[in-house]
Amino acid sequence: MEEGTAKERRITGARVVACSPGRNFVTLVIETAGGVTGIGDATLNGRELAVASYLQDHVCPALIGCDAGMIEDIWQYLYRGAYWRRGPVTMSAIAGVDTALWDIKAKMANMPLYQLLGGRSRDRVLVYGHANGRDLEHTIEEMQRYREMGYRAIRLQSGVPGLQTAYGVSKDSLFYEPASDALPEEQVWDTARYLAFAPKLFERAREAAGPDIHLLHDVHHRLTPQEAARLGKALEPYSLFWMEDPTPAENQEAFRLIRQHTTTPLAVGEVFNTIHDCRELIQNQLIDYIRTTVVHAGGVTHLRRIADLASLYQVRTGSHGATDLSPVCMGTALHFDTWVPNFGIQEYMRHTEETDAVFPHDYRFEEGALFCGESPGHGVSLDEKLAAKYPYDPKQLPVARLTDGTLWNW
Ligand SMILES: O=C(O)C(=O)C[C@H](O)[C@H](O)CO
Ligand SMILES: [Mg+2]
Repeated sequence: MEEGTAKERRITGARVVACSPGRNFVTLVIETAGGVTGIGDATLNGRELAVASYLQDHVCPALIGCDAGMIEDIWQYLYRGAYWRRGPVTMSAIAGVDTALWDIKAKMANMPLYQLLGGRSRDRVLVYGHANGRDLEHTIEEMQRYREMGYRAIRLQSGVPGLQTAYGVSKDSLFYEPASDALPEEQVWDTARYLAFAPKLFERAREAAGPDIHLLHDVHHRLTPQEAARLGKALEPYSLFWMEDPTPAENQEAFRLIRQHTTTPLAVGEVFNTIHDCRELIQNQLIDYIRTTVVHAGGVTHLRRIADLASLYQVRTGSHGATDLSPVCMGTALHFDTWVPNFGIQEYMRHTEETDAVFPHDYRFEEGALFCGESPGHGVSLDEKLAAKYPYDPKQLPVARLTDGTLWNW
């Protein structure tokens, strides 16, 4: 049975809302003749207006008159039909459309999205928090704060002695926001100092947390494969849940070297857009967790393909969930996580109160897990009146340079 009549499902409006309630978000709103509206996240941190224009100028006009129920066909139309396939801008735009259409379909079926995907595989979604501090002891204090909040899995990021900045360390420790200036801030990176420090952090953390807390760490693409192999080996005694993005992954083969040297689990994929970015990593079992998300990897339709491929190789999901992925993405991800059989963990960086007010949602955090709600659709809406009070505010991610000025991976 199709939800609604063909007449009711006709798309009558598609528009982009860019707003900045504490940080920038791009949201696509799709309206149907039957009065059901769906929304999708299309935020690409630091490149928001490129996606907004892609949608507004090239995609929205083509959606008018389409049947909102034909999610797969619309996905293929946008992917194949553009001729220029893949890439973060294209795939975030497709994700915005795809998410809004799943929202509409689930609302028309009067079901929470996870029911439409195949129903529950679990009753809660294990999440990890992002504890960070200016130095080792401050990071341990923050880790304890996260434990008190109920988290069972905690990613630790710390300032490194001798370096002014390190990835993942915020000015306000609970809300991490790296996109701070209209032009990229320049930061200095020193691999040797980091490699000398990171194992000490996790030795101390494991001692303080005991064996029952999952500890994670994000290397944020900053090592060479050989350096990553060394770090993975040095961290083995502290049993990490994962080491994330140890080296850039354009060359998927690079992970073979890391894999051959360490049993520390590896997680990759927050910057991936399609199944082709991770196909070799998965098929050669070079990673343990795939971090692709709803918003940057073509929406629910494409993420499901990636998860299904991963499941054949016992690779589990561990979707990106930083603050630059809007509550619309988080709500949708939680329905996906509730369904997906090979779920591993979900990142959960909290949004600010301002953001949450613009995107009312029915997911909630309790005892280290997130629970998606039971309302029809993905359970997240957009308060457009409130959003209008927060106009788009240009901000870009920082860049990193080595101590001699060489541009490095931020
Ligand atoms: O949350 C993470 O794992 C990140 O690496 C966050 C990224 O730096 C952030 O989403 C970039 O916009
Ligand atoms: Mg990361």
